[in-house]
Amino acid sequence: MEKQDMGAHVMVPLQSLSLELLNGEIVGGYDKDISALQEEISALRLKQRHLDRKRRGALDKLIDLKGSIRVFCRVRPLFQTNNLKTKSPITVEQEKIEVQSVGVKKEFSVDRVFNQESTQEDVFHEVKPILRSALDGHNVCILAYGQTGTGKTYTMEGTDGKLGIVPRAIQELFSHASDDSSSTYSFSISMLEVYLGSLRDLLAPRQPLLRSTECSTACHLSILATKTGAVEVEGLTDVPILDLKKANQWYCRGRRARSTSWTNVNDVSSRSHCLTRITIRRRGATEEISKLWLIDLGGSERLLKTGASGLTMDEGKAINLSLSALGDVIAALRRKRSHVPYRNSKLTQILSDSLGDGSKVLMVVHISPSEDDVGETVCSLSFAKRARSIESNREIPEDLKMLKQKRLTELDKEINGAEEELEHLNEQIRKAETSLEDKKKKLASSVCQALSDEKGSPRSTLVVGHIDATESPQAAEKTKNRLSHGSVPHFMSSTVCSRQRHSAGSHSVSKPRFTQSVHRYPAELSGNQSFSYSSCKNAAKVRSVAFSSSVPKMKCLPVMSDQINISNNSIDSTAASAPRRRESFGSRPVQRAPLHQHRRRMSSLT
Ligand SMILES: Nc1ncnc2c1ncn2[C@@H]1O[C@H](COP(=O)(O)OP(=O)(O)OP(=O)(O)O)[C@@H](O)[C@H]1O
Repeated sequence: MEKQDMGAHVMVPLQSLSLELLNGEIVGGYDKDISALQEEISALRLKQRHLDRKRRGALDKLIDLKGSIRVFCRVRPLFQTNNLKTKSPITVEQEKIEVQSVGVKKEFSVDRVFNQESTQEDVFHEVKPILRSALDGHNVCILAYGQTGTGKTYTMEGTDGKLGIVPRAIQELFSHASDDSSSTYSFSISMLEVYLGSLRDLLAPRQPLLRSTECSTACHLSILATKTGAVEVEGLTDVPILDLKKANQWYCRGRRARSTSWTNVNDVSSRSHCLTRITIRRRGATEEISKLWLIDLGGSERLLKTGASGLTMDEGKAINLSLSALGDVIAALRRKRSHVPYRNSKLTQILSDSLGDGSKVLMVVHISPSEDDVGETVCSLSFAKRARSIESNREIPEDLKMLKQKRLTELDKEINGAEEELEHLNEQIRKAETSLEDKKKKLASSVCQALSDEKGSPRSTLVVGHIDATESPQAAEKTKNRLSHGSVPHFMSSTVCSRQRHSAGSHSVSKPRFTQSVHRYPAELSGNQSFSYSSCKNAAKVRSVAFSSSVPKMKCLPVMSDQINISNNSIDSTAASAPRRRESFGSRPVQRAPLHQHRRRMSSLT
């Protein structure tokens, strides 16, 4: 290990600091309070982790029971341009749609139907649980499928004041990240479109010299699969998003870059599949990375009906081909087939690690209520049926269905209970952390105050305990035991001389600990928890004690916010990165080890 050169500074955890004046008064004796609070916070955090595991387990079971591929159906309101005289061929129930087509009644089951009156909030309410899965580390795909002009973009993007799933999901991710004190999250965004069978990076830096019909290199991205089965799009722009505002700005930029054109059916018809990927990195007890895909698929359409020709016709064909490949993949997954035909389209290749095992898929199939679109409606609902054909409720006997419903309710309760408890715990942790911070500040300022009051009065002793927040619980426990038994390593024990002086002074603290003398210079409070004595010239007589003699040379190291940097003539809790003059504390041989090594050695003693 590289030898560390030691200057004249020592770092001491702020919470372990108290000052013994020679009149016996102990200033800043918050040590016990502080360690009690730290213990309380660790216990709460342990409970928080346990509850979070319980909640995640219940959510996984719930989603598996409901089906890891879920299909919703949303019916678009009728337009003025639709034939309003004829009766709509569609009737809907909570989980069922009936379509009257050429005199035949067809029935389709889905997991949830949103009728013409359903709002964006209603839809998002049902989407929310799957977002929790993404935050818990699962890859998640939310896809909007349907005929051109039935509201896919409306559902995913929304309009001003009627935000769709994507902006709401982004908002939800940030809101959850700020509420969850058990983990830290970071997010990044990528957007691409699958256009005419190739991939376009929608967030790539703009290339002003290119005309809109020309493609930059960002148009020819290739898909890579790693050994672990993860899929990456080579060269795809991935932008870290630090806050909601930035996230929305990037999302709007990607939306604007999307290819749209006019068709007979929709003035601004999307001519591609638009994929938004949010990468979620969650750091808690372990680190988890997951992908949330939010996909606005191109419109499924009969090419003649859309009046397509030339390029628009090619776009339509490409969209239909990849939708059919997507249908095949979902059907194979549903049937648990050993071969899943991911390679049949770019769309399914990109999604191959987010549609299969361990992933959650939600497809919102959009339909029109108009008689004119009944043929398309039947096609879209047949696609939905194929996607959920195996696990649909209709194939489950009535008694099993009831059992399933009962279990779902139980799991729902379990999740809600765990979430309520977690909220309560988070609040308790926040309070405990605030009071810990207060105590640390009080300790710092009372020590500082006492030192400044003591100017010119008899010498005082700065007492430093070794309960360090950065130590492992086991090490902290060992340290605590050692402190309570008054045992310190040999190299830190007091000298005969210092013991004599100590007993000659007033009462010592009840459990004598690691003791450091401080030059009593006039104090200057230089910030919240920062006080510096460096500028004081009139040093009082230095009281020699064990610490000073056993740590003769210390180097100034960067200081954490809850540490005080003690030098032979300074105490400073601010980050001190500038090298300071090296000074010797005493006559003992130089011990070249930084304080954290001393601490480790101390804490390893039983
Ligand atoms: N539920 C709804 N409530 C109100 N307006 C809607 C709804 N669904 C769709 N619309 C409106 O219908 C029009 C077409 O919708 P949208 O562009 O979202 O369709 P699309 O399925 O994305 O079409 P394409 O596949 O051609 O891109 C838009 O003006 C949209 O605002």
